[in-house]
Amino acid sequence: MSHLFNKDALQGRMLFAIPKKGRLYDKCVELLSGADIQFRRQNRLDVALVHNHPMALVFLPAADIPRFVGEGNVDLGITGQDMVAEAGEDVSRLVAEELELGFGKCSLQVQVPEADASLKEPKDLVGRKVATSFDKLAQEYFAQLDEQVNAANGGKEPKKTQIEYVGGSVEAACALGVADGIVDLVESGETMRACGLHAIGTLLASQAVLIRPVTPHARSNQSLIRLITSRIKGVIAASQYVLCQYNIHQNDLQEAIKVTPGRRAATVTPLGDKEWSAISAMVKKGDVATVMDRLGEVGATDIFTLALDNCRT
Ligand SMILES: Nc1ncnc2c1ncn2[C@@H]1O[C@H](COP(=O)(O)OP(=O)(O)OP(=O)(O)O)[C@@H](O)[C@H]1O
Ligand SMILES: O=P(O)(O)OC[C@H]1O[C@H](OP(=O)(O)OP(=O)(O)O)[C@H](O)[C@@H]1O
Ligand SMILES: [Mg+2]
Repeated sequence: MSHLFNKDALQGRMLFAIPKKGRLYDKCVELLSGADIQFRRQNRLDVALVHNHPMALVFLPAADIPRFVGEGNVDLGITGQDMVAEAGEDVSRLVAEELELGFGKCSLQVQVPEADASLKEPKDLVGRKVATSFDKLAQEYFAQLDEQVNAANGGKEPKKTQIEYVGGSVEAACALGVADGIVDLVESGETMRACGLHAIGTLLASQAVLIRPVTPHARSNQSLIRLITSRIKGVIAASQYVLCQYNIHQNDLQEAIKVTPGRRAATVTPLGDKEWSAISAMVKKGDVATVMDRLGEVGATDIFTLALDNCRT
């Protein structure tokens, strides 16, 4: 059997980079399954051949994926927008964001101990120590604050915030005396609160994204890249929308369609009773309850929604 790390095993295959572990991994595997990308990841192997397409999955640290995509080593990748930003301008200008995936949502925030009353806003950390895994973004952010604070001070005793890189468990840094504040990701806020920290500023909001090189590699199988991209878009749209159906009298049709305009347009089907039509339209999951309330108000009857398993838009 040829070894997967043998270059020949990957020859002619489209390469798709997936975070090898962590918060995004399970969601990515779910997405690949929804797009019918079939593979078996062998224990400890970071490459998996796809059985039903000339393609291979490469499992990489989320932080490395922007560079591999930007430099064209792989044709597609999934990572966080935070990772693309942290990779810096030299890399991010080579990376095109194809689609926001709607998971891995979090914000990169400045956090300080709640007990420290001297730290109320990010500027209060100027000249002090900040621990983070996002050292590039934190450097840029605090360099600007340093400048503002020093300018306001008339250039006397200029202060410089010290950014300390830590690889993980950043939230422990203040308690350990390593730093006065941290820059780290927050989703539910549970980690932050459990450590007696609170957020005093936000650097960016992030979610998982499908990315591709701005300039595709000459070897790339463009039609397969388009096919996979469109399948992933379908799975994501299906997870974000439901199909809403109802009956409506002709007199109320225009009002009802304003409530459910659909993605392109609502489907209007005549019923046996000529004064009535059946409508079906895609509705964002988060809007379903208010849309159904509004439809009731404009006279719709037999309103129901159907979950979408998969779709193409
Ligand atoms: N708590 C969270 N909620 C939502 N998304 C998150 C959260 N933490 C991280 N992410 C997203 O997932 C990406 C990868 O982070 P994650 O922590 O899973 O990877 P890692 O740090 O490489 O792995 P690990 O923490 O297991 O060492 C982040 O860049 C961010 O976009
Ligand atoms: O607001 P919350 O919902 O609590 O999520 C935020 C936490 O999630 C991430 O940590 P992760 O689990 O990846 O561990 P790590 O610190 O080892 O990266 C992040 O670094 C925070 O610590
Ligand atoms: Mg982590």
